[in-house]
Amino acid sequence: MLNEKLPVYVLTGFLGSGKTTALLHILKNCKKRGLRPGILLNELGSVNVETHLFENEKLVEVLDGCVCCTVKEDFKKELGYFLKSENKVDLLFIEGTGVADPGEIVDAVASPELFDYFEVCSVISVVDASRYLEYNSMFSSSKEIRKMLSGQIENSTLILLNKTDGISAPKKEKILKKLKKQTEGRIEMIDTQFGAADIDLLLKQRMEFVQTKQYTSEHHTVNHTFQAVKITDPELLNGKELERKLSQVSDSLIRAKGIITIDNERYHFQYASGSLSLQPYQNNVSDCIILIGYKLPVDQIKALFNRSN
Ligand SMILES: Nc1nc2c(ncn2[C@@H]2O[C@H](COP(=O)(O)OP(=O)(O)OP(=O)(O)O)[C@@H](O)[C@H]2O)c(=O)[nH]1
Repeated sequence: MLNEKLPVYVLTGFLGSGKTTALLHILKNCKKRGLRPGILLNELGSVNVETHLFENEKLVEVLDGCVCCTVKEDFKKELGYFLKSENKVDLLFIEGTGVADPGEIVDAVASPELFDYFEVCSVISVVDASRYLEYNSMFSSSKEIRKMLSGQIENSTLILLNKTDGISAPKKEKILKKLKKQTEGRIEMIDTQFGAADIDLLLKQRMEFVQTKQYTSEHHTVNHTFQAVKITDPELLNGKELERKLSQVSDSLIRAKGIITIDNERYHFQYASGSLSLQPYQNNVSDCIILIGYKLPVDQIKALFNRSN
């Protein structure tokens, strides 16, 4: 199943940082390699004024809200477009709005309904070098905007320090130092002008969706620091047991969700910011547990959630 998943790349970054410019560069280079790209564009407004830039592309637009929050369900539905045989693409690029939290986009792609069909390979964060320091001081008093800006950087797997054409070398060094500190040196950074980075670096797989099934003897070698791990047909657990098990991997766990059955009743569970909530569930997705995190201990997770008999 893993090989059949559609590779997904998420482009994130603040308003005007150069996401569309970087995407156009990527599309041009994908085509040179004979790859068929798909594009999902998200816009806050009800009209996208940039659609013309993507003429003749397999394009889906999600308008009037952010896929990371208000139009998350529309987004999941629209992704279905790329699963139809007539719309087949080799890889998919999702450009979030300038205020989107990419962690939430990854989270939506890693939902129980979509996990088997899509795999986020990388979250590319485009940072506007010409405005980075100014934005940090301009928004220093707004906790909400600061959180959004840091989420766009810290929830990425590759940073493009873009618009470096307009800044001095010492300013660029200062920004790189700050970004390195902010990301604890764990995210690769490339400095770019008009998003023109090496295509191999842009398409490198930096995140992995791992699937683990009970009774499997297959061993996954996990090379990627960010992963989503899906446990199909997990051990039967009640809410308290689930919470206890999740807390055992809380150091590396950012998010968990899934479908579980307790006393013959089915529930959709959500685990975020360390707390668990359960909602009755009536659709037909099979029981599963999905964990998203940083350097997840996959073997420990398998031992915790797979059925032992
Ligand atoms: N000088 C300079 N301008 C750039 C660079 N990259 C992009 N731009 C320009 O910056 C403007 C905004 O670029 P976009 O690619 O539309 O930015 P975006 O992040 O998609 O914008 P939103 O979707 O509105 O958030 C455009 O006029 C680009 O031509 C760069 O490296 N240097």
